[in-house]
Amino acid sequence: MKENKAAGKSFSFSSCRAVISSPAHTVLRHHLLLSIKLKLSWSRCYCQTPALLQSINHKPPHGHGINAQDSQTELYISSSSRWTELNKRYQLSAKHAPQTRQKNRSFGLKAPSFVLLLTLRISVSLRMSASLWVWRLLAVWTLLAVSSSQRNGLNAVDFSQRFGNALPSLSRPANASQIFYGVMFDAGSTGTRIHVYTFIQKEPDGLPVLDNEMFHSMKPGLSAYADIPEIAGHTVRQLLRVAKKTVPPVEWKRTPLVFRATAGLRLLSPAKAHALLEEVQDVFDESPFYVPPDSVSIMNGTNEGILAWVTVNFLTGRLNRDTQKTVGILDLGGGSTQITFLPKSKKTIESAPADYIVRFDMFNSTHKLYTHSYLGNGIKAARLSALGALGSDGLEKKVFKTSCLPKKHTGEFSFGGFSYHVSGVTNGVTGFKACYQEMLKVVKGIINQPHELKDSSTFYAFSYYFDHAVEAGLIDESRGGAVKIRDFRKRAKEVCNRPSKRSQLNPFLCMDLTYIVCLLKDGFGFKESTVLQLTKKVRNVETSWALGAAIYHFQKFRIH
Ligand SMILES: Nc1ccn([C@@H]2O[C@H](COP(=O)(O)OP(=O)(O)O)[C@@H](O)[C@H]2O)c(=O)n1
Repeated sequence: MKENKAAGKSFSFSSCRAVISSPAHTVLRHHLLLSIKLKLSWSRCYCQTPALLQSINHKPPHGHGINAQDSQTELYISSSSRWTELNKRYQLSAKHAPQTRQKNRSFGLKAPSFVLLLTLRISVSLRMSASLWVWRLLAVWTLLAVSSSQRNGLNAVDFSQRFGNALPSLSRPANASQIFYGVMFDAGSTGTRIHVYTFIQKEPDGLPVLDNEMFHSMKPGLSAYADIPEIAGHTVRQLLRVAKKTVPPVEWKRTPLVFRATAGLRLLSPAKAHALLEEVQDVFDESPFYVPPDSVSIMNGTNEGILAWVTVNFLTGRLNRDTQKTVGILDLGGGSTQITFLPKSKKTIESAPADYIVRFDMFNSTHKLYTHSYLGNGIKAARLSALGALGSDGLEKKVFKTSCLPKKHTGEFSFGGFSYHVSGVTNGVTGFKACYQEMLKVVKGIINQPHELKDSSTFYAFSYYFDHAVEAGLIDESRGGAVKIRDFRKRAKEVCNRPSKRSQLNPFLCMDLTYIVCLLKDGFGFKESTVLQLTKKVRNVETSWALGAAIYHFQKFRIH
């Protein structure tokens, strides 16, 4: 019983009362869920929510952003069924039980809440006395909650202790003895993603290895639900299904859930961002997983840059060797863009703004990294900036014109829950040169130029750098590849000056490619001959800050 309490699963009359008197929106949310459970159609539940319908109808890029209801999702998830076999070999001692945060909600809330709604529905339809039904319900609820709290009596594991100073490496050892999991949510401005990592600890003090990653994403980003935060909770709940299918049920109580939001939520008002985070926290608290303290938050840009650098250097096997041989990273999101590298020249450190140089402790040594996240310089935010649409109101009546779109083009695009009408300039100049001048306004005087980028250096670039290089036909989607900045410029020029089928498919390709060239050359100050290594996955793991964040969470290395 003591263990159950420590895991925040104790049930009391007062917590039951608190739930019953909870705000109307909570009841509404459970009502929606109940409707789904009762297999009412999506359109009946959510037809008033265009953003959600958009997410349902969205065609995912590169086969990743599959809607959780899509049958492909099931196939993707089912490839993880080997957990049962792995789990047989897994033994963790109970002494690793962590200090779990006390939840203000009882475990097993979801099932009783369905009972509540079902009961209320029946009581209304049978015209029975409401108070009689509430008392009956309390009894049923108490029984259900107590029984579910007894069923789930496992203790969670503190991973920060288990990892110690060990550096995980990526491999598939034959005789794995201990398997554990970590779940990381990446809530970006253009989508929400879940990464379920499987680690294996062969020896208690040895190196854990990253065995597997399950990845899934949903669009649009949570900021699109700023005015309907309940839907954000629903998105996270959908994605949690991947964790439930990947992690064996016996491991749920010791598998940590961590949620980090980036530019999308940074760009919202604190009150709206808070409401979204609260919804996510509620979903986490209802879940059967381990919810560590500070599991739901907005990550700062510095950490976003450093953790992506950790991911890439870890996956390419550079972290545990000579750190002077690390590679830099370039991440281009929808709302923000990050650059991180280990400076080789003193001049870079001396001439950089003070907060761009960050000390970072890992494996008993301190590294000085150059890192910065530019909020508002993500590719979608840059579109808005160039169009002069940032912060604009009366959007329904406005048409934003740009020389980056084909002359006769009229259309719209959505970002952060808003739709913008756009068109080409019918009587003005269009093409690469004119477009470049528009994009220059978004980077000039805003992006710092680190001294040493004028020399040759190795950078890995991913996210929208990768997506647009694929779209422009510069790299193969499955293999990625090395691309010179000069190649990006040449292709941008072709796309802008000679509209083709490709630009008909994506009228924004000229604008986006031009922005990429402008950001790299006139923003960061790279030479045209600089080669970027464009990568979506390294050794089948997503290149993003998420793995770095999982390692950070487990290792507790210091960023200061
Ligand atoms: N694991 C991930 C995460 C993001 N991405 C891509 O990164 C781009 C945008 O990232 P984002 O919406 O998180 O951007 P920010 O909100 O951080 O600016 C999209 O192209 C995503 O598909 C990815 O390829 N793999």
